[in-house]
Amino acid sequence: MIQTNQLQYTYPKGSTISFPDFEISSGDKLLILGPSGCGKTTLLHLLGGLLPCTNGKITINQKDISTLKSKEMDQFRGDNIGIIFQKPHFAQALTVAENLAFAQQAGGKKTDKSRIEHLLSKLGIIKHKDRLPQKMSEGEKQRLSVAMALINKPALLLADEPTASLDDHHAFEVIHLLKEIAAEENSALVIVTHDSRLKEEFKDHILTLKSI
Ligand SMILES: Nc1ncnc2c1ncn2[C@@H]1O[C@H](COP(=O)(O)OP(=O)(O)OP(=O)(O)O)[C@@H](O)[C@H]1O
Repeated sequence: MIQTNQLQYTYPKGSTISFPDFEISSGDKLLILGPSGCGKTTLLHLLGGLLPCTNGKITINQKDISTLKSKEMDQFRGDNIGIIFQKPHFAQALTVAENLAFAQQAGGKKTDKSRIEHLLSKLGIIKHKDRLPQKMSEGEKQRLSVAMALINKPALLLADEPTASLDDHHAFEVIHLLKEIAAEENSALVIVTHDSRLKEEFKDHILTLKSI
């Protein structure tokens, strides 16, 4: 489903970071663990096609994404990739359901109310459907960002530090939900984090990055 090969990124100021190769199949999961500043967010942005890799190759669903032009990448991402960012982004003037409908349209899909309601129920935030995101707690906003990432049934789900600032109970709850929904939808799940509490949840599906 996704494979990386000799991936490198050079920042505008000139420092280069190299990443180990890895491969994940559909429905499989990988925890990318490493200390602050080791390049986790950079790697996630490369995998999501938000940054172009300087060297090497990322293949997603048999497509080498480094060959895609910016607009083609946007289209490819809309069709194949869901991203849960460290800080959620919502349209504040739209309700929760409208945000999700907007994400469906942005992904070139028609509004599918039953998909929206299914995800909101699954994530335990259906009561917020017709409310504005700013009325939600931080934990609920995080669940909404999970729904936003999953709305178009991505083959690849990327999550950047989804448990940062959550206590043990909520951290494991979010991880269980991500694993459950990814497995249910046969999405490959990649989480980047410094949160070593998650090791026990991923056991032999862990890639450790070293400090640079
Ligand atoms: N635009 C940039 N220009 C130069 N260096 C950068 C840039 N963005 C990030 N870096 C550096 O590259 C390294 C990796 O950054 P990155 O944000 O990917 O790390 P991270 O592992 O996600 O860190 P954290 O866990 O603290 O979010 C860091 O040393 C950072 O200072």
